[in-house]
Amino acid sequence: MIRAHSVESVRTAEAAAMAKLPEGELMSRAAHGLAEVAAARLTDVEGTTVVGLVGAGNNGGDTLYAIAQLAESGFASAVVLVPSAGRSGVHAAGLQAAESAGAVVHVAADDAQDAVEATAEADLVLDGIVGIGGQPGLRPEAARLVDAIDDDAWVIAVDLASGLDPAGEAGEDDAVWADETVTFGTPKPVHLLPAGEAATGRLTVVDIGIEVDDVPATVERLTWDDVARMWPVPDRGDDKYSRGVLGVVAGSEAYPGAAVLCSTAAAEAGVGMLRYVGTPTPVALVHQAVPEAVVGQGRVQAWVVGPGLDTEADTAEARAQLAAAREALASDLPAIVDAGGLALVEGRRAAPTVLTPHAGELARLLTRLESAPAGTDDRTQGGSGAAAGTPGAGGPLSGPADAGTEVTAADVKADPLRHARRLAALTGATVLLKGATTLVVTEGEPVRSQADAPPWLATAGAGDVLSGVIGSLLAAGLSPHDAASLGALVHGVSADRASGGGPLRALAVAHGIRPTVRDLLARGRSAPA
Ligand SMILES: NC(=O)C1=CN([C@@H]2O[C@H](COP(=O)(O)OP(=O)(O)OC[C@H]3O[C@@H](n4cnc5c(N)ncnc54)[C@H](O)[C@@H]3O)[C@@H](O)[C@H]2O)[C@@H](O)CC1
Ligand SMILES: Nc1ncnc2c1ncn2[C@@H]1O[C@H](COP(=O)(O)OP(=O)(O)O)[C@@H](O)[C@H]1O
Ligand SMILES: [K+]
Repeated sequence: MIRAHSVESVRTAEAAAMAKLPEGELMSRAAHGLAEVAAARLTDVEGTTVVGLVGAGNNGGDTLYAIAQLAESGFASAVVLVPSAGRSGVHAAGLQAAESAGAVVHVAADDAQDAVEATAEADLVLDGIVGIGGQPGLRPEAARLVDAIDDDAWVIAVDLASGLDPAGEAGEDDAVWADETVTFGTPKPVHLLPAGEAATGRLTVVDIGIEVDDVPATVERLTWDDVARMWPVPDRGDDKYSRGVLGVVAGSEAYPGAAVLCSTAAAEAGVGMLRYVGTPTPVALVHQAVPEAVVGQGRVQAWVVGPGLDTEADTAEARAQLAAAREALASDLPAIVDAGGLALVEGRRAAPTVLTPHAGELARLLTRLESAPAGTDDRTQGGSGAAAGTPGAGGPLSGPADAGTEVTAADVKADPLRHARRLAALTGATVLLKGATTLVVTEGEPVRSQADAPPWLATAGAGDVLSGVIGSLLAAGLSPHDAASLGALVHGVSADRASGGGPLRALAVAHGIRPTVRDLLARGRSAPA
């Protein structure tokens, strides 16, 4: 698992480490690690010239010492001092080290054109304008230099791409676009969140000896090695019931394929048993595609509610299916609610719940729930009255200051984390917000952020597959947070393997789940303890 820590936690851990070390030792370690990566990349890109863009803080200090090391190694090295105060505005000892090692110094405040030209000439640029002390955005003098970076230059962000919000909360267009980020001690939230991930590029963490293992993370990312640790593996004492029975209320006459995709994925994920509830066309298709499935209601350990569900259909069979969906939501069993099922969500469920909207669905759900008149929330699902709610918990759909205004998909895409948090607070559920980076938000837990899939996964039916995988994990007893994030990881890896760089169809992702899990489990068995 990759764990990212808040700026505050990093500063605390750095202070603790510094108290035990000679002065300047942490910066020296950071600069040394940075210079090693930079030297390797210069060799990779067959470059000779490196420029460090140096800001006023310690991020600039790291960069100056790294440039000193690169100059000593024989690379044509220069620094561009960004602050308006010029030489006196940067880390003094670092500047001295860089100059003594032979680096050429350009002062933007003295000769802006010269600074731009020096920046434009570099094969490799170290962005040391700001690090974790930075405000989002670039000041004009910095932006001018960043604009001058050659398109072919390899850009290494020092600690984080300058201009980004270190916390990864605020989106920022005005930032350095790095090929690679070399960070120190531990990743920062911005490296793993949608607001900063693309501008971060490849992430390398340099160990500088700060201790964060016992410090709670702000953002986490599951990796391949977590699968063997987390995936429910049956043992000799298990039977199909003890492994978990999943009920699937999905598909409709309008969207029968969703039932096939969801059920196929659940079977591929190795669910103990699958009960399918639907209307005649998807029932026939599920029978054919997933002979393992049992049709009709019965005892289950968890529910998938909603992929391909048509809440407007008005036939007797559709009404019966809808009643089953409402009953599942009103039950005290874990449920993952997707697509059509989201329209049935009225508020909090007491039972473990995963909601899996894409941006448009999240926007609609937030708008509807936040505009519900206060006091009308009976905390039941779909009005069956059967009741598994927690009346009054947190106040009915009360919540954020911006409650009651219409939320659009564009709002969600511009600030996905905040909106996912809003829905999690409102419903008490785990919210899995889909996208190139999938966010899994549960109140009181570090955000999980998964980015395992290629853009080819943006294809119809991919979400139905995801819901089947997550459902099988819920049925096996995983928490909503683990089921959603582990499901997203395996779904993304399966997509990546099935794509192999080319087009993808959702059914191929579903059929890839079984070999993907098998290989990731095998990897865990062969990994050193
Ligand atoms: N604290 C430590 O012991 C260590 C810190 N390290 C480095 O130190 C960095 C943090 O250093 P600082 O706290 O000095 O902060 P930064 O170097 O991130 O930047 C703070 C300075 O930049 C200016 N600034 C803020 N936002 C700006 C913007 N948008 N445009 C232009 N200038 C802006 C501020 O006025 C301030 O002078 C880390 O990111 C890391 O690179 C490493 O050397 C490891 C050890
Ligand atoms: N640009 C992207 N890169 C990688 N994965 C993506 C991208 N866009 C969407 N996805 C993933 O594709 C899936 C789409 O699901 P969804 O929108 O529910 O589709 P459907 O409803 O058609 O099944 C989700 O798992 C989502 O995270
Ligand atoms: K930086």
